[in-house]
Amino acid sequence: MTVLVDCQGLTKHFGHKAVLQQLDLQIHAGAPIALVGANGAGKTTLLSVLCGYIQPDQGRVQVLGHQAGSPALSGRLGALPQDAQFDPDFGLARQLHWLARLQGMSAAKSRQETERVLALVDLTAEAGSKVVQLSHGMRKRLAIAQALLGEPELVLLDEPTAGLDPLHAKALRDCIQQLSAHCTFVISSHNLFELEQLCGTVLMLEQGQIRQQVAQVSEAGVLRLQLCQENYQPLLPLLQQLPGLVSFLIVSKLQLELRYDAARVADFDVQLLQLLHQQDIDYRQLSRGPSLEQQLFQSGS
Ligand SMILES: Nc1ncnc2c1ncn2[C@@H]1O[C@H](COP(=O)(O)OP(=O)(O)OP(=O)(O)O)[C@@H](O)[C@H]1O
Repeated sequence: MTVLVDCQGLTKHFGHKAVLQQLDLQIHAGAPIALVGANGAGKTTLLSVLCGYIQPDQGRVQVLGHQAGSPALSGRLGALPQDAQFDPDFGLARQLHWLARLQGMSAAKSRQETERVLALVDLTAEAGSKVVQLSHGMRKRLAIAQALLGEPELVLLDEPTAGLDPLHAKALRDCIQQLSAHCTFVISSHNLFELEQLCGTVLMLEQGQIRQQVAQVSEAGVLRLQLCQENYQPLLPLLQQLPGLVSFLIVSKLQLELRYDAARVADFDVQLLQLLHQQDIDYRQLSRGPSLEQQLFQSGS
């Protein structure tokens, strides 16, 4: 597997405060990777070191085989910084075009890339607008477009959907999912629900180190069912008759957790949905596995 990031003994202080302490980390190419941690845990600091925006005090930081911050990473590493800034008085397309040119693209290729990334974040209609005319969420989308210029192999996104409306947040998640076929995303976010939908691996930053890696976000064989009303009692004996059911647990008033033999019954979820339909029982959500929140905070970490 291709190693995209390799940190060994990475240490960064701000004043007397050690934010990253002898941190070791390897990131491989593949499905999006989540970076989580409490406020002030050092997520932005870690991403900033990987981008070369700030220098570590100690340690080795290799990104795509180069030292972090190396000019060789231009166009190969994309980043959405937490507080990305643009010149407020210049047009969107003009700024993206200029950034693409800085990456070494020809004028024609820069135009093409500008159009592509603006379309990805649904800002084509605003291509000629000045940044000052954009809302906060639109500026965020522009910053994401900038991170995707040149089809980088690795993209670091710091709180990508914070401030986006639900529709554009979903569109961005879909976009990340599609682009993940050719590009590895590292996403720092406090939105565990979102990370759960997107990411294959979760890195938890705590006390300056990567404390926990949850290798698999979704676990086959476990479904969580969120119901709308408490009138589901007649469902319980019928659940026991579903082929492949191993056990079920009433987690809370409106939430059930079902364990099933995934090797034997691949379409257990479909059967469950059919049963709910037959019994006329409304549900709010059906999702796989223990939640990321449970894995991170209730598994004896
Ligand atoms: N330029 C700086 N000067 C001094 N201290 C800083 C600087 N940047 C970050 N810090 C401190 O480093 C620590 C880690 O900050 P960082 O922004 O990396 O955390 P974070 O995990 O991204 O937090 P959040 O989830 O709140 O965005 C915090 O205590 C912060 O106050």
